[in-house]
Amino acid sequence: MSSFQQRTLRAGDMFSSRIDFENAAKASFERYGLTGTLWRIMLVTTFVYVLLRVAYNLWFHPLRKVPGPRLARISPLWSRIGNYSGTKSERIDAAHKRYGPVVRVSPNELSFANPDAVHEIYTSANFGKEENFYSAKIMLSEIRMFIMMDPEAHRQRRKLLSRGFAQASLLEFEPQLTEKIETVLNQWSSRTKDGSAIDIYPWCHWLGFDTVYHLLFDHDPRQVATGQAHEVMKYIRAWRPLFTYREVFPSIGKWAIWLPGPLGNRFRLIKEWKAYAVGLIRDCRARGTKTPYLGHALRDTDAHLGRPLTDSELAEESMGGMFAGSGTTANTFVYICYAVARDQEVQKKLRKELQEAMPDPSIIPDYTMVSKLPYLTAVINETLRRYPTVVATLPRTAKRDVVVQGVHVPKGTSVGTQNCTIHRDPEAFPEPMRFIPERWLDEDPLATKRRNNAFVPFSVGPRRCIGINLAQMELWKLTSAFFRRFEVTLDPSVTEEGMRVFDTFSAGPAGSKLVIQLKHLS
Ligand code: HEM
Repeated sequence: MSSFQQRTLRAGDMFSSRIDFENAAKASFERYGLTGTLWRIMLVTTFVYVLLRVAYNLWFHPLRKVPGPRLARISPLWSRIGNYSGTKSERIDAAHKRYGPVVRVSPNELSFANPDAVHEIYTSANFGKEENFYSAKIMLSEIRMFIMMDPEAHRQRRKLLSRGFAQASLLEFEPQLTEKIETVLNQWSSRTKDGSAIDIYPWCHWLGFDTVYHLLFDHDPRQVATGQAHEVMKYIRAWRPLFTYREVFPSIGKWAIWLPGPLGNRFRLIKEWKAYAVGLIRDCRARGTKTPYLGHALRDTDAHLGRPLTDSELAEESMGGMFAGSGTTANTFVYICYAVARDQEVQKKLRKELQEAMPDPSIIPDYTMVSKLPYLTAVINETLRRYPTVVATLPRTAKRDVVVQGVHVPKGTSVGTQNCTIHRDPEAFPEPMRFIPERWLDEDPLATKRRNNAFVPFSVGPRRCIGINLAQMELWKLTSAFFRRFEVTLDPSVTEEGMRVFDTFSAGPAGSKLVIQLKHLS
């Protein structure tokens, strides 16, 4: 098929009726000097092609016997519809309830609901990251660790960068984190002294960003100290929706920068962000910055490339770190606060444990101490389960023919699981939609085994989260200090819709705010 026919076919997808399509096609053919019989032939060819495709997907495709919504079986449109309303994972979860544990969510994509499938897929060398989905998460031009397809290239890059997030490095960084938590709690305290409510959402994002930025670059952006957003925050906001567009139009990054208006602006902001990040890396080189992250990443060799990373490569790795390391932890804390504030019984139990462990309400505790508190841990785990900030499918492609959960998966098929469904497995988590921290205190061996198997907020296998130690240290320290210092109630303005998990790749509350009232405890 000629490129002209292909263009016409793509245009055809956008028309709701055949008449519109015919008229438009006729007009464009006339513009190109093609009239009469020729345009009719091309139109019929296109129509027949679409029909054949649909027939193939429905009756001849190797996945034809796997159940799923009819539209999903013939077109990727079904799965894409949820992208724009932040409801993709909920739609897939509803499809599992209707069609069973294995659902065809796109002509060539399967979603699995059984927790065992998580381990079968994500720890196996038979699967690699799905190219279209992960390439769309490029920053500007470099293939950074998160989007690497080649396992060996990824292994070596991860080896180079992971020391920055090792537990030993984080224990060294802990005093700086303590100071930031102290600062943010003092800010909230002074701003609510007269009884006013406070929206903690931006503060949580500032704290998350200040922390990861300080850890990586040995520089404190001081957002929580000043109450002012750092310039990078606007870049992060601009980047978030772009990967949804890139998934549909992979080449958009090449030309959208020239578009006028908001879409073009977003791409221009990413270019600015890159320039900022390159400047930051150059500055760190000049200063001889020796954080556990840059100490190695600036000088050591990436064994796969056989050379150290360039400023451009390291800049894009750092942009990824700024994004992945701030919003995820921030939104998790926002949901901890929401879930605990709306259940006063949970809050009382948590407070009792904290008061016994920390007699002084103004203390910011050591991570080692609070990480052992059972009810605190139950509350945080229950939040990561019920409100996972990576909630959607992490798609993988089968590198060869394999069997997953008894289903034959041909080479080239996309497969995945999503925490929105796995974390609601009713055998592991009875009454899954309820927030019940006590479930984590049940020590029955079978219950414990099932829970552990179905609890994967940071994923598993070689591509699991690299920042888990940092996220845990932040969450345990902040949650314990916060609920020891304050009694928390939700402001009447908080609604379920505002707190709905809005699912882009990393999820957060749909309303992007959480307004609460605070009372000082003694
Ligand atoms: C509550 C907080 C967090 C959650 C729930 C979370 C979750 C995840 C998940 C599920 C993945 C796997 C993604 C995939 O396979 O596509 C991932 C990967 C990753 N996370 Fe996190 N994350 C959190 C915090 C952090 C922090 C603080 C950092 C620090 C920079 C970070 C950096 C990364 C990176 C770089 C990857 C890619 C790892 C690789 O491809 O080898 N995350 N995270």
